[in-house]
Amino acid sequence: MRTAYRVETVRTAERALMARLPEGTLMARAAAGLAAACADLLRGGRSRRVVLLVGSGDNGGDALYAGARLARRGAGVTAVLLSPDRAHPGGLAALRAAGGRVAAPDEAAAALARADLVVDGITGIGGRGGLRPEAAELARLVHAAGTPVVAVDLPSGVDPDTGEVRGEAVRAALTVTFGTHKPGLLVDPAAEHAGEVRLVDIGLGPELPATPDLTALEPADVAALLPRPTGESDKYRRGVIGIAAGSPRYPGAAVLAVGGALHGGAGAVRYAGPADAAVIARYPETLVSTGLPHQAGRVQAWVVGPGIGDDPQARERVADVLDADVPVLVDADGLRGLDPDRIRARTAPTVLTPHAGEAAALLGTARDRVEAARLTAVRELAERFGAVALLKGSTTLVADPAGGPVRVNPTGTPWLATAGSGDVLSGLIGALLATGLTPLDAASTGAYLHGLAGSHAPTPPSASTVTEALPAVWRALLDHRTP
Ligand SMILES: NC(=O)C1=CN([C@@H]2O[C@H](COP(=O)(O)OP(=O)(O)OC[C@H]3O[C@@H](n4cnc5c(N)ncnc54)[C@H](OP(=O)(O)O)[C@@H]3O)[C@@H](O)[C@H]2O)[C@@H](O)CC1
Ligand SMILES: Nc1ncnc2c1ncn2[C@@H]1O[C@H](COP(=O)(O)OP(=O)(O)O)[C@@H](O)[C@H]1O
Ligand SMILES: [K+]
Repeated sequence: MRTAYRVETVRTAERALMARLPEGTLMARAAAGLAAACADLLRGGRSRRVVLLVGSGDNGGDALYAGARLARRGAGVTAVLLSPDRAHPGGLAALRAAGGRVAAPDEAAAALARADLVVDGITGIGGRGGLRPEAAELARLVHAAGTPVVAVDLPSGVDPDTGEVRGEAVRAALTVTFGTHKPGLLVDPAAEHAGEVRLVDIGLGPELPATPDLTALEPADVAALLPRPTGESDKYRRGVIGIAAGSPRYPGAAVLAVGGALHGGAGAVRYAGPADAAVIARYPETLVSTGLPHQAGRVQAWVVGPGIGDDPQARERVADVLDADVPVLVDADGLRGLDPDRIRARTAPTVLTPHAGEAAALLGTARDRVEAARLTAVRELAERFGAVALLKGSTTLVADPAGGPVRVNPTGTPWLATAGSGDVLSGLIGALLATGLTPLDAASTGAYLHGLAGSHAPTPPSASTVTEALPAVWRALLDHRTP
């Protein structure tokens, strides 16, 4: 499991570690890792020009010490100091001793025009709010120059804890982060500014608490969670998932949700609703019925919502499913006007899977506010509804109403933004729920599989080809191969 910790926790852990080590040890470890990553990009670091953007904190100190190492390996290094009288004194002395140059911000444009690599040491975990005007101007210049950027610890201008970006922020090709990931490195919009993220071990691990703020499943975690039939299994013991999706107007949503459910490891899929003919035509293995969901027979979990529309019959189907004493996933049309008290009063767990627009409606806010502050939104949804909330989009997040770490999905591709792919996801997660996974595990495992299938389907993928890619993704994970 990949983990990320908030700034406050990182600072506490750093203090504890620093107290046991000679002064400067951590910065030396950080700078060594940073310099090695830069040297990789410079392919040896000889006769190459590097510009350091140096703020007045320790983030600038890391950049200066790394710059000194690169200068000693033959690179031409120029440090642009945002506050010349407050730059890290030890780092500055090291850079000068190694033959590095120093420049003021008004010389930055000329230096950047000749640079092969930029090292962004303006702010790290000490950065707060949007970049101040002078720093923002530097970030704009770097972006305009198009030179590859290595960010020190975090891209300057992003919020380390929430992933929010207010105004201008540095866009890095690579971020070299120290000790642990920070939530902002894994959550958009900040994650998009971070580029590839490389973690440098500075010995912080033993000082960090057992419970992180954010986690991301890795292939071995998912492989361990995937349900596997055993010799004792039969189709009912494996779990039966019920799908209440589709309408005369949107029969395809039913077909796609059933398709996702057939690839979620359950023993059988029941379908209840008016798209029975379309479902059976595409998936003859489905057990179909046309009445209300509770008349369809026993299931271990329900999915309700994709393509059901917004008429009284749709409301009746949602109410019927919410009365069931089994885990329920509510998606798409099922989320319209959902009453938090009704969800909180349920006797079994509920999973909500909104995209940003649906989440905004549920929270009574604007879509762009949800997209700007995804972590806050997903936590608020889980808390308000007493449900596991999965917020879809450029970063998919899953929050548990009991609190604890939010899970960020590490797989996926923007190609998944294609009509109906959310319907596949809801069926897939529903089936995983029916097999007995906890709602948090079912939602995060489903998102993981769905994201990988999106990347493996032929480009450009459609919701149907994402479904078809699921078996290969399962197989690879069960075989412990990197899919
Ligand atoms: N502690 C450790 O063990 C280790 C820490 N390490 C490194 O230290 C980093 C943390 O260093 P830090 O605490 O000095 O803060 P840092 O990120 O440099 O930022 C503070 C500076 O930024 C400025 N500033 C703030 N907001 C701003 C804005 N919006 N726009 C513009 N400027 C802004 C602020 O200005 P001031 O408010 O003081 O005027 C101040 O000068 C950490 O990320 C890692 O790289 C590693 O060496 C490993 C060991
Ligand atoms: N920019 C993006 N990057 C990665 N995945 C995305 C992006 N936009 C959407 N997705 C994913 O695509 C799927 C779309 O689901 P949804 O919005 O419900 O669409 P639909 O209702 O058409 O099925 C979700 O899994 C979502 O996480
Ligand atoms: K930085």
